[in-house]
Amino acid sequence: MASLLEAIGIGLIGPFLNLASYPESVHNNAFLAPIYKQTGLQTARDFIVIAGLFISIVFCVKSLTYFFVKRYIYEFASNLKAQLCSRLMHTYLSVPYVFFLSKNTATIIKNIVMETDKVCYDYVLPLLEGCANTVVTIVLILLLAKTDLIFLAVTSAVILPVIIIFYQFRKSFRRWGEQASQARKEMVSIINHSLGSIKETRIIGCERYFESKMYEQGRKYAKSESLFKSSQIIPRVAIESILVLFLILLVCVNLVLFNKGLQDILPILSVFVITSLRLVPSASQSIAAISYVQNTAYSLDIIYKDLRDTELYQDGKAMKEISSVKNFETREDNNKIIPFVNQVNLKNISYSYPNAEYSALSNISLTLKKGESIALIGKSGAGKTTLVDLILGLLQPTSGDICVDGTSIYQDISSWQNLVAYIPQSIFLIDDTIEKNIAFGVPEHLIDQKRLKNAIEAAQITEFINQLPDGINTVVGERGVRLSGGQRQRVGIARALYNEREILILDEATSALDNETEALVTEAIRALSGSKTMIIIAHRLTTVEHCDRLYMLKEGHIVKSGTYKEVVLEEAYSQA
Ligand SMILES: Nc1ncnc2c1ncn2[C@@H]1O[C@H](COP(=O)(O)OP(=O)(O)OP(=O)(O)O)[C@@H](O)[C@H]1O
Repeated sequence: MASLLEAIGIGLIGPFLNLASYPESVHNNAFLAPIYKQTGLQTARDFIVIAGLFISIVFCVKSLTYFFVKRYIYEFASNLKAQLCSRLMHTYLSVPYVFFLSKNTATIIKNIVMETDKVCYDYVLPLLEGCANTVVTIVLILLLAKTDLIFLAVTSAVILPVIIIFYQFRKSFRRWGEQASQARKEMVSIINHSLGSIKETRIIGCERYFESKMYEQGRKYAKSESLFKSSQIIPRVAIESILVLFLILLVCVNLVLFNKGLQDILPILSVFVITSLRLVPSASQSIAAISYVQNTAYSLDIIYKDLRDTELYQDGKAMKEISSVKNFETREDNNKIIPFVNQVNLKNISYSYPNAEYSALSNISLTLKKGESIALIGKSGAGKTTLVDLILGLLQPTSGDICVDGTSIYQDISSWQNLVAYIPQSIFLIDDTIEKNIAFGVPEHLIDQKRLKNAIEAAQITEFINQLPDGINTVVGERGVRLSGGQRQRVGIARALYNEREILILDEATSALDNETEALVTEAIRALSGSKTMIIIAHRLTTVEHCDRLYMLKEGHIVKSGTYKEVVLEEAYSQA
């Protein structure tokens, strides 16, 4: 619509200038004469003034329409960006954990933040603008055809070869897009690695290494982007130059061969100049849109592939044995908790990582009674973390089942996950207050102060929080840098307790701590035994002394189970 108005507006200028040059044409022009009569105006001069006013109004309407249409297009692209970002975020948060075993977080960050930008602003936007410009180009060419067929021939002779030549570069446009995308991924990765472990970076002194890596990727990005961006100028420059040459040729030929002055060819010339002024940007932008579509095809493929892969997971195709992955609703959607009265049974659980040659776990069977604490021990690589990931429902067993009072957790994995809390080895604290870190993911107005207080007391951090000037409102810094390791661990325990889950799973929660801090954390955990059902992984056997049963893992098998005395002391005795 805007494009049409624009073309019509431009198309009216030529006839108007013609009319102004030859006012008498109002009487003998087949189109103008009846209109002139209808208006009842006395002189041709009045008619020209009214026609001028009319054209001005058409131009104003065109400009306003142009503005609103452009605004709509930008809004459309920006809203699409917001939708794509949140859809991808949902996708990555919903996809089974196994997806992340082969995915780099730098790729995920790049996809959500950067590739969506490319798709919306460098694919959708140029495509929409390209369509609008194609309409303008076609209408203007038709106008030219009406004015003079030679102009049409010249314009086509200029535009068509430019389109054909430009199209030949489509593979280069795509390659440059792919190279830029790879460089973006590497740049995010370098930031993650260097700043994510800033302590090691500083102490090892490898800042220059990361700087040079960043420079290298920056150069790669700059090269592919500058090649692509500069290629965009070619259509405009080519069309513009050839049209100007033609214009000069036209004036010269008329002057020298036909002895016609500028005055004689002014109406035709004005249409040609004005049309060309609009035609050059329209045609070149339409052609450039082709290259943008090619250049961003790689980004579009990436987003499409990730969304499609997730659909596959949702269809359960990637998970052949257990169909529970169909359940992709978020935890807020599902507050159901699987009833747990007596015991949890792991029945002949086996697990192999994708593409792994050996099973990480084979035929694991164990029982966890309500209120009991069990410990998983064993050397590094024995399979403790894998077993915990299976119990957490993050990984799906290759065979076997996990049942709560006889009901398989895979019937509704979310209602099982609503029963368990997880305290990882390294607690991930957000750069916010202690309160927000404990009530993790809970909107501020929904934080339950009583539960918060109980969690703080049970995790034995009341004293430490009271010593802080801002108390519970103290901001802990990124990943909790302003807290000690033991304080971070206990904030992690408080976080798990805030959610009032029946089963607590602790993954080597004390392995990184000194003896004194370990004692504090162990005491906090020990105080919970009896009131909570617990599964603890520990390297330091002293921390699991209080557990009801210990399971010793070796190469993915349970090789021994029993009390602390039976498993640890007797083993030590037999080895002595
Ligand atoms: N993502 C993975 N892909 C392939 N194999 C893996 C993967 N993660 C772990 N493994 C393998 O599975 C086995 C068990 O690993 P797991 O992490 O469960 O051991 P662990 O007992 O927790 O060790 P640690 O005490 O050192 O954490 C190991 O042989 C390990 O190499």
